[in-house]
Amino acid sequence: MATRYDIPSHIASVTDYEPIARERLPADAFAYISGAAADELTLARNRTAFDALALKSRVLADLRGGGTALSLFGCDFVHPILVAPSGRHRLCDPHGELATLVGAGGAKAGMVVSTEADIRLEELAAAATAPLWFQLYVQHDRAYTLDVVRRAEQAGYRALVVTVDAPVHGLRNRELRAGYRGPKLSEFANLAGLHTTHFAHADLGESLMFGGYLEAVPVWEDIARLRRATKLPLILKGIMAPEDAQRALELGVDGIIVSNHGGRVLDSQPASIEALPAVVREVAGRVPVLMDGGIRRGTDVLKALALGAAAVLVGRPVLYGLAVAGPAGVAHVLHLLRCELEIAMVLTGCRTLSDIGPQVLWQPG
Ligand SMILES: Cc1cc2nc3c(=O)[nH]c(=O)nc-3n(C[C@H](O)[C@H](O)[C@H](O)COP(=O)(O)O)c2cc1C
Ligand SMILES: CCCCCCC(=O)C(=O)O
Repeated sequence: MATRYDIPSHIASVTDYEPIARERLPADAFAYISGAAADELTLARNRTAFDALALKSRVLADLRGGGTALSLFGCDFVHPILVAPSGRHRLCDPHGELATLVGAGGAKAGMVVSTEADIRLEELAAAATAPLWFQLYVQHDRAYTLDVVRRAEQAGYRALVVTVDAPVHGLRNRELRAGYRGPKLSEFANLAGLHTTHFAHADLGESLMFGGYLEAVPVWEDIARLRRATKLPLILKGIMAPEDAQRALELGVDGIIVSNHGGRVLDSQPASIEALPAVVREVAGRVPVLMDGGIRRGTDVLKALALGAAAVLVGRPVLYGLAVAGPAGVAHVLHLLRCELEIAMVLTGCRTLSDIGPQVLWQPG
């Protein structure tokens, strides 16, 4: 008899999970997870940009003794594929992020826990078997925000990932059409007791953004303050412009994640993989640059590493795996990506991650 956590036997690749998740999840929850901002141009472009990159196969290389291990911000990983931060895992599994954690641990993948997780960050840290990083949304109440940072430090999180690309919620048209309603901020497990004062709301004839809401959204000074406030490695997530990468480095950040938030905030941005090379050039090896957005194949991981990413994060596929088969689904998604990456490395003549460079990309002519 099939159980809730059985992996459907016909699943051959990560993308096979999505249609099954669509069948199993309520329509509004699926819209929240799968959807993006406005016309979802960036969501689509995150995929088409990967597809447009071709690989150059190499033959007969002796690759014995190779592997995919790496070290990042003091954490050792056996492969460069991490779980991206995302909120509300209980929509997919009754055990929420605890189930994701078990799956990530099984696949020996690092995981970034979202501020908007359904389980308290302390409970997750206590259950972790692999390094955990904490994703921070700077709240309007800065003292409360600092308290969350202290909790993450005390719980043993190994890095702080500050998401900087969402000072305001994206225009989630698909969510609206499906009738999705998220919880209030203070209803999230990690934000209990938070008082929110500024909502993005405008009566007819009033300004939405310029009538008070911006008084409390994070600015560069907040990053400077966080830098002074914590000894944890500080990583900014959501950088697309080289100018912003430069500013982040001046403030002493330890890492950058090139990301357009899976197309969920500002529509009409380029794909993350398109933005990656210029950021990597600007950073010039001073700190690790990671990326996310559109990773669905091991070949995508290889392409991202070829363009200078140290590691990648995966968002929606992990949630689809969780919705379909709980921890086993999460582990399977991550395992498939890792296996596909290893096969792609062998076929492009790369023994270790440091062998992966622009030479694996097909250059016309
Ligand atoms: C349902 C969902 C919730 C998300 N929640 C967060 C979040 O709480 N914090 C954050 O920094 N990014 C969040 N993201 C963005 C992801 O971290 C990541 O940038 C994006 O999903 C990568 O694109 P992909 O889904 O194509 O892999 C969320 C993404 C999804 C799909
Ligand atoms: C104003 C910040 C909204 C972020 C919402 C959570 C998230 O990151 C996502 O759904 O994506």
